[in-house]
Amino acid sequence: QVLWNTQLRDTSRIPSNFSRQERMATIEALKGAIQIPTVSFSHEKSNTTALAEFGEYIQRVFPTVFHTSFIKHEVVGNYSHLFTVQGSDPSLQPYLLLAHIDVVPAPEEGWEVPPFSGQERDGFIYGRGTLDNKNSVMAILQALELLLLRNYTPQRSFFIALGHDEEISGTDGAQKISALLQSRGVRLAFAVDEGSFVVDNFLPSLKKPIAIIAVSEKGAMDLMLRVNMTPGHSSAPPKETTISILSAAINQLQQNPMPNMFGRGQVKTMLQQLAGEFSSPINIVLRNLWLFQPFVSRFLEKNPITNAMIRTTVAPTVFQAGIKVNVIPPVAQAIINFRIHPAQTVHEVLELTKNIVADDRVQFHVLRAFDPSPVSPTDDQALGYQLLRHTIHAVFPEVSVVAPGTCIGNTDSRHYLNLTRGIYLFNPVLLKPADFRIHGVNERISVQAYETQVKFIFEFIQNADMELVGMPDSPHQHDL
Ligand SMILES: CCCCCCCC/C=C\CCCCCCCC(=O)N[C@@H](CCCCN)C(=O)O
Ligand SMILES: [Zn+2]
Ligand SMILES: [Zn+2]
Repeated sequence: QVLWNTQLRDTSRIPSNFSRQERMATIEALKGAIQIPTVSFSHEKSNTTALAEFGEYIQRVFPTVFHTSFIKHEVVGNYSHLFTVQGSDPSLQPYLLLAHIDVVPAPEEGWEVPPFSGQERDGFIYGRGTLDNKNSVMAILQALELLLLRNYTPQRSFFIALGHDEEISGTDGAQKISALLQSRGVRLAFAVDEGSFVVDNFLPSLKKPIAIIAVSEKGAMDLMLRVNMTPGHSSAPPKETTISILSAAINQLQQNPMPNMFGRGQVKTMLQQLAGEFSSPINIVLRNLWLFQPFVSRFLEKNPITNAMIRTTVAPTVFQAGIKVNVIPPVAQAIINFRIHPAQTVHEVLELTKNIVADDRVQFHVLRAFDPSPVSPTDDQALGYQLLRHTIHAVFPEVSVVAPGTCIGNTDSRHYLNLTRGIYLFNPVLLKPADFRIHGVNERISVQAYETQVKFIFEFIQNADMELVGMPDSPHQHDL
């Protein structure tokens, strides 16, 4: 176990007590950020006016961050932001905090309040981006602003990278920032990004909230399936059309899920570490996975989120066919979005898919694909993981277990694998099942959860300056 010297190296700790005025300003700042519709629609289309406005907004709301001599601010790829916070001790390896300013579209239908209004109702701030991921953008800058106003000077250098195109690829933002840091010879101790939460009541019989730090993220593949045919008159149709052939192929994929990989990834370790958090008899089952693995594995398939953690998922998301009501369609095509389990590769999933469809009339075109990310270390020497764990216990006293997990989505962090192998995905926000509204309608964050997120980052930045007994300051073990 790492021993934590609770003293900072030579400065004294700044308590995370904020005045009523500061707390109100913190909430207003988040609401203002939600009101700027920084939507990424597609590779071709994003709201660049809003992205530019967002850059001006953060300068206005966080003046101290932008006017501190040891902080350098740069705009990268036109709308992304890189902050370099120079620490006083160059022997300490720097780290990186990540977040993104763009959001997915939010058609107004189904929303209780307009999605870009940032309105507060019953203790929640509503709006697109309140969880994904303007909460992190604003909380990081807010925590830093509050620290600076209390004359904080860091000892360990760190970077803050705010991408502007995470929801479409991250290639203009995160990828360029990463290349810039690499060109400057930067090597990171670790990076922290969105991707997991503190969850309460997530599974039946879980007694208390648990914190899951994702230490790997799934791979992805967008695969186009296409069927071509000679068009003709719909009054004398052939037995099968492009639409029916393609539908049958998709149906095959839905009826034959990718293999259950429970036991080959983070989930088994996660459940073993969480066993004590479940009431009886689940705790006994989880402590004896050698016997109950098949039962647990089937149980996990029943919940869409845990199912996504144990297998490659297959989601048909786009279907296009037909040119006129009385013409046999010449082309039918669909895009299937795969999320690849850490124990599989793009190549394996593509081969499995072809075997499942087993129809030569269906063509396969890989539009975009990448393998799952490597698993980041969680041992006693893993600085990023241990700092997160320590800060979680301090800020969320109701959480008794912190466990490693897998992120079922993708994040900008995968563009930073050239700079570190310690990538940790964790949003310090406590979520109940009713709040899992990322990309959905009525996305929201409670005022209390957001204030806690700011407090968490305020504490985390200071913890990164803490003297760790039993841990080398440069974590050579995890260098590339
Ligand atoms: C006992 C089990 C406890 C499980 C606790 C799980 C808690 C976390 C559950 C879900 C979190 C999901 C977070 C996903 C973040 C994904 C961010 C995102 O939307 N990324 C996009 C990127 C798109 C890139 C270009 N296509 C995506 O993945 O689609
Ligand atoms: Zn996100
Ligand atoms: Zn998202």
